[in-house]
Amino acid sequence: MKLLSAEQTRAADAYTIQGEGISSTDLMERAARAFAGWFENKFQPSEQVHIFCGPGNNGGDGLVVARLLHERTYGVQVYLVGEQDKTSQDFSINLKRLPEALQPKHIAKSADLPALVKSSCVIDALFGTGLNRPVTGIFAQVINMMNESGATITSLDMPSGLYTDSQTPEEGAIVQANHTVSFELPKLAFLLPQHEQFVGDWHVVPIGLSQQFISEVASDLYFTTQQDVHQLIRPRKKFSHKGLYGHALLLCGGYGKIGAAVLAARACLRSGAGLLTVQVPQAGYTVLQTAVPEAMTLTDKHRKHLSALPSNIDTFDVIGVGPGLGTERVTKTAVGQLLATVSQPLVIDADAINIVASSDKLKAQLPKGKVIFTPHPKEFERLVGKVKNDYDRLQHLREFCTEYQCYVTLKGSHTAIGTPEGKVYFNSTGNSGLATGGTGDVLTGVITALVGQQYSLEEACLLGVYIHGLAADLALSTVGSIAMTASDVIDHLPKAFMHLNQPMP
Ligand SMILES: NC(=O)C1=CN([C@@H]2O[C@H](COP(=O)(O)OP(=O)(O)OC[C@H]3O[C@@H](n4cnc5c(N)ncnc54)[C@H](O)[C@@H]3O)[C@@H](O)[C@H]2O)[C@@H](O)CC1
Ligand SMILES: Nc1ncnc2c1ncn2[C@@H]1O[C@H](COP(=O)(O)OP(=O)(O)O)[C@@H](O)[C@H]1O
Ligand SMILES: [K+]
Repeated sequence: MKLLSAEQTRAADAYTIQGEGISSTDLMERAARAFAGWFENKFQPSEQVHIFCGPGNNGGDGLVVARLLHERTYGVQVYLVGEQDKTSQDFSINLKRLPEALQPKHIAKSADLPALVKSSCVIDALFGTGLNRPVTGIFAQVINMMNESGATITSLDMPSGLYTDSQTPEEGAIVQANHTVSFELPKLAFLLPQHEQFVGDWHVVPIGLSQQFISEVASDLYFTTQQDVHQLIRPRKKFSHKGLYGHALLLCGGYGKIGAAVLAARACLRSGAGLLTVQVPQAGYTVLQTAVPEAMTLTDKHRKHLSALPSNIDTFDVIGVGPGLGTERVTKTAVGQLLATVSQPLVIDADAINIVASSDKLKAQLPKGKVIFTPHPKEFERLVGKVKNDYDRLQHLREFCTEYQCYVTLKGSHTAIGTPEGKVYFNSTGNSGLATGGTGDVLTGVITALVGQQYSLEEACLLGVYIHGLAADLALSTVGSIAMTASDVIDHLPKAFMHLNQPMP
């Protein structure tokens, strides 16, 4: 699905209102109803709910939510924050519709601030997508008071004070929500690690925004859903044979890190590779043959490190390189040779990324349209230089992918996949159980297998990252997030593929 900017969200709003011939208050009612539906499932009517409303339509939504929750027997206290002379039209209409029993309190100065306690239940409806400057003054005081109270805060559409799609200036106060309930589509800000403390758990509720508008609007930001990847996966044909599913080569493992090769190899085989050859240094031969009997093993002439490419390198359909490799001089030379000579697609991870990053000459040799890099944020910085914040990182991602005409899966909680056209796809699966050594090696194996099966490089990134996260999500119910290991992720790849191979409900 696409991600829209604040401006595009406003346009989607206007298009829907016009297309359906409804009023903007009708859409506000719909949005508030969707929010209240979520809220009712989460919080008991015995709660006293404190709703803080700003002057715009976000505050307007808050007023409608107040009315709806009052009808549903919640105790509600409404606070109108700031001067009341510049409120939006829909805010004013809904203020008039507020039942008499709900006498709002005004907060214009510090003396008006209420005393919230830890057990308070708060709805933050100060600002949404219309925020156009950092929050200061009385609004900031309200936000600081909410944050310091320790109350359970649910933000309506956006945590107030947080910019929807650009870096929030440092001087602005921002609500630290426990939950953020947003409309129709997730917002870019929700997907960035630097915003975790503000956004909390986020949820999206549908409000019937025009699907036509959303499908036609130009956006190069996407959020990968199960439906998106379900369309990509290709079931096997009855008369197919192993030759049709690619012969993958993995150049992985060094002394003390042969396990990385084992993990990548097992993941590659569990992701449908027709044939797999793994080249390891001599020290890894017995390990590989024992741990992964399905893989063919080539041994490097070096005892501890990769030092040369296999002589039959042309026979492979895809080459995955990097996990556990080390950055010895001999290995650097071999990676240089790989970039300069091979014509197959390459999946470049870990130390192979570090080697490429260390040399502008190697970067210049990257074959166009043939490379997938799978860096974690540190490795990415080695490639592009220090980044200032998560938006800057995204900008670098786009620029690197377009300059080198490559794909990058920038790993993290919502792994961001950059393409040579400058598109970015955020992944929706995975959990903190993946924050453990070796899970990146698994991802290299998965993506290498998919490229070998003739998925396009973009498809292999989208599908591979999604499946890898889904396997971890499925592993949660048996091993939980604390005990999860990279091997658990491999063990759940079969379930993940089966899950995706089923018809969508
Ligand atoms: N398309 C959608 O998704 C829908 C959005 N709706 C709601 O409408 C909201 C957007 O409403 P608006 O465009 O009125 O914007 P907001 O209500 O987010 O804020 C705009 C108001 O706040 C003022 N303001 C902005 N930054 C400020 C600051 N730092 N300090 C003090 N005042 C500031 C502006 O001058 C304006 O009066 C959404 O977040 C959502 O809650 C719904 O009502 C309907 C459907
Ligand atoms: N908190 C998290 N939530 C979801 N996924 C995570 C989280 N932390 C790490 N991951 C995923 O785990 C993998 C870690 O890869 P990497 O850092 O290369 O590990 P290693 O090099 O040890 O194999 C990536 O796919 C990343 O997206
Ligand atoms: K809000």
